Amino acid sequence: MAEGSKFSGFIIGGGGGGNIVGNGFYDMGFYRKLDEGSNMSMDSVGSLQTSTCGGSVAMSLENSSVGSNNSRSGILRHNGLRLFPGANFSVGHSVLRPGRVSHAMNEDALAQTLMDPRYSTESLENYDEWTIDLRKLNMGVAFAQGAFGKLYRGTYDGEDVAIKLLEKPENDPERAQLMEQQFGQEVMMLANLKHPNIVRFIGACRKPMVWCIVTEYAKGGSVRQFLMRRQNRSVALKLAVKQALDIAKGMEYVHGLGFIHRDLKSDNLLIFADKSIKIADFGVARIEVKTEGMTPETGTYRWMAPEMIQHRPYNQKVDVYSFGIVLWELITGMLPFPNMTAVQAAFAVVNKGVRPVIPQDCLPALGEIMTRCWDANPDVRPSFSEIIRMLQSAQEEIMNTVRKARFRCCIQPMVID
Ligand SMILES: Nc1ncnc2c1ncn2[C@@H]1O[C@H](COP(=O)(O)OP(=O)(O)OP(=O)(O)O)[C@@H](O)[C@H]1O
Repeated sequence: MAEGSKFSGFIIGGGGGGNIVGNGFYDMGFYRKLDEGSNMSMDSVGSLQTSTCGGSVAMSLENSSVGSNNSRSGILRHNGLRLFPGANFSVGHSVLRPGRVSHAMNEDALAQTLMDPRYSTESLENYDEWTIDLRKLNMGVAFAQGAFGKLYRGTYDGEDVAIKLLEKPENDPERAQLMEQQFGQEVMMLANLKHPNIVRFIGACRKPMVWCIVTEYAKGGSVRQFLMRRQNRSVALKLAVKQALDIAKGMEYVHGLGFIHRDLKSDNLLIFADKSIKIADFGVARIEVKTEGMTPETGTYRWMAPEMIQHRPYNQKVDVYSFGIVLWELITGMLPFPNMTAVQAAFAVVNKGVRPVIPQDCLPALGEIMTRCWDANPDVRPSFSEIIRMLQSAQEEIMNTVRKARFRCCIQPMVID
């Protein structure tokens, strides 16, 4: 791997975990902590090293406790906030996002700072019409921790919403700039994306020390949380294909506008009450640069295309690769590369061409979609329009099989007197 040494220095995320609190929508359960605790690095020829002391890269690996969204505590106004202690965390924080946000302010203070009328609301520049009216916002409990910010439940003008709060780091201008860039990026993307399979943007607010992004709230949480609550049992094939189609349709729209998501993974796919899926987290999405490709890496290793891991130029096809991994997750119900750390998975994908194992009983048409999506050569990967066609034909095949089976059951043996 020519550019393997560039692995050096990236913090993947922090540890931590939380208890699961059921939201009453899907089963409750406890999630096993994956314990990806060793430090690793890849040297310039791409070999994987574990390290316990200086010299090698210190990567704090993916944190892995996942809970579900909490709905037991009521929605609270900013006075006298009560926050739920067991916030949940996603399986893999994205590379190059600021590590786990360590808040200088505690959760109450952070939320109160947002709501405090003494701190003036700043301009969202070109997106001022999206500035929320804080009088209509009721802050609820914290329910998830991303690499970039903390998620709270709440209501806006009576509607259930998710509120992402980002605390501006006071003594770290570099980090503040990165977070500011991601905040601006996410607002810009969300304001421009309107599709049934993209999470709906409600608005944002910028104060001197805290920024917030408000979106519609997904009652079912993320696909990863959902699969974990099911203890990695897959869902019914028909539903899995329907959900894969939702994602592909959302992504076809995103690509049609010339954007790349760059962090498509089951943590960023939200399940709504009708079981439909919407794509979220556009904090690292970018406009595709056609001429020379794009080099800054982002995303999360388990779902990341090899060219992105290797810092080679890349295009929209990195999202197709990630989609192939997500499709495998939907079909199998499992975490990709479950017996490897994220860094080991990245190494195996790049240097050994390893991919998730397609189960023997998988519908061949679906297996073919996965294999094409995660091809090492981005040009061989299909577009999302093609993926939609392939999934629709797989859906037809599944329906026909079900119809035939039902028909066979219904035929009564003829009685001849
Ligand atoms: N609208 C929503 N409704 C319900 N849950 C949500 C919503 N938005 C985000 N979440 C949950 O919060 C988690 C973190 O959110 P998000 O990905 O936006 O944060 P982030 O800081 O950008 O994190 P990361 O870099 O880890 O992806 C998601 O994985 C998902 O489980």
